[in-house]
Order: sequence, then structure tokens, then C-alpha cells
Amino acid sequence: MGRRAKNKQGDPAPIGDRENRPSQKKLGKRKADDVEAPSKRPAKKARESEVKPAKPSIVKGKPKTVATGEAKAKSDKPKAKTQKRAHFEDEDEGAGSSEGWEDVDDDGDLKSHAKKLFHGSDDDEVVGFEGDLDDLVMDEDDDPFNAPAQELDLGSDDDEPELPVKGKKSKQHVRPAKIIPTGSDASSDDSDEEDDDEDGPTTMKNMEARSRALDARAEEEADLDAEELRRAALDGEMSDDDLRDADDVDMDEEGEGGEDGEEGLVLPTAEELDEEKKRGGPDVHTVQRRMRECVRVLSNFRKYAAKGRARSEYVHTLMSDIASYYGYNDFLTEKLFQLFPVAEAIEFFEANEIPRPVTIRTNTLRTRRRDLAQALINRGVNLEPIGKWTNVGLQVFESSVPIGATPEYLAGHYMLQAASSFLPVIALGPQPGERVLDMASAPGGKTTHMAALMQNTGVVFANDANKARTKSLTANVHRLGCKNVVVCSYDGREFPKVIGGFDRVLLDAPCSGTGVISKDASVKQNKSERDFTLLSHLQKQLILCAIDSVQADSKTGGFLVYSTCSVTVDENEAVVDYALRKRPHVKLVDTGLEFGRPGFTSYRGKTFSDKLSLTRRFYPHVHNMDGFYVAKFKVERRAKVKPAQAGADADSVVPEVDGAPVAFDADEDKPYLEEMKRKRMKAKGLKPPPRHKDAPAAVEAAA
Ligand SMILES: C[S@@+](CC[C@H](N)C(=O)[O-])C[C@H]1O[C@@H](n2cnc3c(N)ncnc32)[C@H](O)[C@@H]1O
Repeated sequence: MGRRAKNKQGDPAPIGDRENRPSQKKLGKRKADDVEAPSKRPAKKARESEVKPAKPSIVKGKPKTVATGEAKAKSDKPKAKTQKRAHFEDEDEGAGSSEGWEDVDDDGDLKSHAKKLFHGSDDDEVVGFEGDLDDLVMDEDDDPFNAPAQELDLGSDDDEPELPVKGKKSKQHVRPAKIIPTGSDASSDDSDEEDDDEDGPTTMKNMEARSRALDARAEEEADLDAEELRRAALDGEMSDDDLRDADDVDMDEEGEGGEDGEEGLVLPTAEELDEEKKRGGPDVHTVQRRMRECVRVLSNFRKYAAKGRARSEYVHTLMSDIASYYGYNDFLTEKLFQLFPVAEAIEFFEANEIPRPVTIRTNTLRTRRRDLAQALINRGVNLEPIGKWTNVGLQVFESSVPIGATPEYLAGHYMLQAASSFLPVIALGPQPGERVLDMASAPGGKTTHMAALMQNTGVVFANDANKARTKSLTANVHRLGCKNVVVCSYDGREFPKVIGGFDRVLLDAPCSGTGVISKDASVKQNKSERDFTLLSHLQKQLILCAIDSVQADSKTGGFLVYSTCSVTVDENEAVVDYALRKRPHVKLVDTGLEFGRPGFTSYRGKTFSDKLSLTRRFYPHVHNMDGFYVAKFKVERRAKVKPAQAGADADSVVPEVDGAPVAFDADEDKPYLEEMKRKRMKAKGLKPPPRHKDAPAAVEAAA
């Protein structure tokens, strides 16, 4: 559907940023355009060109080991008159400096010049890295790129290197363009001319239009659903209860015989679908046609549904086709499908097939963004600032060099980091001199960002339960020259017993990774209901410990940020809502992030605190960044509560913080606590009582 091409290397900037920036299309051709048509440059150029050209920093010599904090970067003067210069406004991290740099002075073919620069002088050294790279502890942030940037899978800065896809493969590779009409496709009719260019890349302009169209479409669908429900109720088909929850569409509603569907389309029965599955699934053209038809019918059921066919049949068929087409297991298909209105769900699944933009974060402990950009441009890297919301991010469009093995990379001038990973750190806003805990920190993308914001002062406790992963954390801390970081390896649930009283805490929680499916497609198949139950439980435990590790009367802080790279409600709003209920002395506050959708305040029959709207959701199909979630809490001083008053099980009480007990005392924790007791008894050689017959499956599974 052309979205693929459009989204490729699209801009991860927030919608609101897009207006004042050159289009993606223009960016893609930036070098050529710059040379041929300098008049197209942004207006600020004249002023900017008065700024002295930055001197690119280039490390000389063949690196043999990890560049440490002490690594010295030497400056190379721009060599030739064809030297490409990037001009930036002054931009000191945290100083509220200008976002963009202005365009460059080109008086030659940059690409060939940059190539010459690279292959001629540094090339041998860089190419000669074989072997040495193995010595570097590379994580997903650090995989050296050896292919054009667009084709590279950057890997989350948050998680393991990409795993091979297990199980079913998506049928995406065999599909032609433009098969499923989606909200954004529909919008292209009435949006600007760039939207009409279906095969062109996503532009900042059409991204905004696209995103708006999605929202409008979602609203439209919600209205239609509500209207259908109302009518059904008037017809006596539905109870008041049904009517009350307009989100839960009546799955048994039947069509009244609208227009025929697509020519020759006969909606299969459940049995036929099962049969089809057993035969290896429908052929790709059938599945595409059916998906298209189901989306159309579900967009206006009364009008388009075939007579006698139930809404649930269309939904069931569509979910089955999504699972087969994109290669998801049935459970996850449904879970993700339910998050969005129908057409938007397709957008989401589509976006998961497309790599997100390659982005890097300037390490302001070692360099400035403009200097880094200049140095990389000189090496043949085509890049741009990510957006106004970050003054350290750069988006790499293409590169003739491996972006994870440049001298600048080895010297710690930047971190390969997904744009979404900047968000929780920006929301937390650690200040110089503070004591900060990064409770689940490996491989350290956010730790090193925080260390830089704190200007290497104060202290960041970088903890991760996985000792093996702390190696890459330590390597990154050294490479980026962070001197205020203490690395440790505890289960996060041991905090604040280990150490507490932090001004700020970041809990970038272990999660299912449903926001980073484009990087790790194994998630499509390997996540089950049990995983979500266990993860959600762990996240709930961790968040309470994170809250209890915050110094409520911190003079400068008293904040916690909870984040995940998952889009499921179980791992996000449900966890945050649980924390609010368990710790009445904390409150949600604005994340300060300029964009992102508000968190759910209710979802499929569950009601959360209204304040959940202060949390932020980020989606690949809306923001062109990994799916992500950010919540920010302010921790206030709590009233003293005795364990007995809280109804807490004595065994569940962990050390006191601020004189008050930290307890997991909810009914929902009881089965887990009982299981822990059973385990303790077993460990002591005692015979534990039989497990309660109502114990959730997850408890047994975890046992
Ligand atoms: C999303 S990743 C963190 C990414 C990291 N914040 C970054 O920006 O690079 C989650 C981390 O949680 C760690 N983890 C899992 N269970 C944990 C626990 N109980 N306590 C502390 N860390 C845990 C995992 O080892 C993993 O490194």
C-alpha cells in the first residue's frame, strides 16, 4: 500500500513539529538539492552561515579496544574547498538551545567527497576493524552497521539484539503495494499534494495529515459504532448495559443486507476458516481481498454488511487474516487489534513491518550535536535533527559507512538509540547533582543520557538484574565517558532495601516488547497470555519498589518515571493504576512531553483513574517511532500506616521507607504471596499446604 515506502525512514518527530521542517522527500534528496538549488534552503541559512564552520572531530589511528572515557578525540580541519559544513545554532544540551541546524554550504559533490574522505583517509582504519569489534561489548545499540542505514535493523536500545523470527513468517513480502484501504489512505484524497504521491516517502507534512486523519477516522468509527449501538438498542436488540459501553461493539449484531461485498467475496464460516488454517492459511490474494472487505464493512456495518452475517464474523475473519498475513499468533493478534479502531489496527500492524528511522543521540559529555553532525556528514552520512523536541537526536537517512563503527562512535560521541528511548529521560529530567536510580538499566541508553543531562555530576545508580547485560552497560558507560555512574546488579524488587532515598527514579521496565515488533518479530509468535500475566505482575512489584525508592521530600525532585516499549494496557495503564491505588501518596503529573496520545482511562470494561490521561502512548503508525509508554509520578510524603491497618500480611512487608511499611497487600497479590510461602516452606524441607484451587494459572506457571 505504498505505506511501506512512505514510512521508511520517515520522520520520528512529533506531529506538531512537522510544519516548519523540510519534507522527508526533500530530505532524502538533500545533498543533491543543496548543491543544485541552494535557494531551497531554510530562511535562517544566511544568518547561520555567519557561524564559523564546525571542525569535525575524528579519532585517528586504528582502534583496538573500547574507547574509554579517557579516549582523546583529535580534530581534523575541513580539508578541501568542497568540504561540507553543517551549521547549527548553539545547542547546549539542557540549555534550551535551538533544535535544527541550518543547511550547509555545498560547493561540490558531497557524496563523492565524503567517500573520498572516508575511503581515502580513514577508510582503511575503519574497514580494518575486523576482530577488534568483537572485543567491544556490542549490544543492540551498538551493532556496527554494514549495510545502508535504511536496511539496517537498529535494534532497540532497550533490548536484546534482534533475534531470528521464529514460527510463521509474515506474508508481507509477497504482497503488492496498496492492498488495504486504511484511514490514512483515505485521507490522502483530501490532504495536500504530497499525500497524493503514494510511493513517495513520508513527509513531515503528510505525516501530520496522516496522523490527523487517523484520529478523525477513529473518532468517526467510534461515532458510527455508538450510533449503531444506539439504533440496536432502540430496536430492542441491546440492553442498557450494552449501550453504556460504546467501546464494546455488539459482536452479534447482524447485517441488514447492504451493498454486496467485493465481487466474489464470500465470508467464510468459522469452520471454513479453521479448515483453511489447517491447509496452511489462505493464499495471499484471498487474504488481502478479505481484509480489505472486512475493514470496509466494519467501517460502516449497517450499510455494508451482507444480510444475516454478524459483526463478530467479520471481526473474527479479519483477526484470523491479520494473524495469517502478518504472522502473529491468535492471542497477540486479538490483544493488539483491540487497542485500535479497525482501520487503525491495520495501520499499526502495517507499521510493524517497516523499520523505524535510524536515530542516534549525541553524547553531550563528549561533543556537540552540530560538531557530531559535521563529522558524520564528512564521512558520507546523510542526517538531520530528529525534531524540535530533542536537541541531541539525529536521524540517519543513509550512510556510506557503518554507523556503529565510526571513529566518532568508538570515541563515544554518540549512542545508537531509538528516538522513543529519549522520551522517558526527557520526562524524568534528572538535574545536575542529584541522586538518580535507573532500576532496569542495561544496556544503558537511558543511563548514559541521564549522566549527560546531569553533566557528569551527582550519581546515577545503574542497576540491572541481568548480570550479563551489565557488561554492555558498563562498556557504554565507559565509551560515553560517564563518570557519575555506579553499576550494580540486583533484582529491582530488592530496592529500596539495597539503597533508597533517590531524587529521581527511572523504571524502564522489562516488558513484552509489543512496541518494537519491527525490530524483533519473534514477539509476534512467542508471547502468550501467561507472559502478559507474569510480566504485569513483575511490573507491579517493581513499580512499588521504584516508588518506595524515591525520596519524597527531595529538594529538587521526588519523581518517578515508569516506561515500557510495549503498547498493551496490562503492562502500562493497569500497572500505573495499580500503583496509584497501592500508594495513595503518589500522583501522576504531566510528562512534559510535547506529543503522544493520552493513556487510556478505561479499557474493555476496566476503569482507571482519570489521571491516566496524563500518561503518554506512542505508536509506530502515528509517531513513526517504537511503540512506547511513559508515565510520570510525583512522590509525596506519606502518612504513617501500620501493617495491621493496611491489612497487610506480615510476610509481605518489606523494609520501612520514610517510616512506613512497603507492602503488597492487595487481594490480587495474595495468590502470589501464598506461592512464595509455599516455596519458602519447601526450601526449609517442610511440606507446604496444597495450592488453593482458585490460584490463577499464572501462579502455577510461575511456581
Ligand atoms: C527495557 S530493558 C531496559 C533498557 C534500558 N533502560 C536502556 O535504556 O538501555 C529492561 C531491563 O530490565 C532488566 N530486568 C528484568 N527483570 C528485572 C528485575 N527484576 N530487576 C531489575 N532489572 C530487571 C532486564 O535485564 C533488561 O535489561
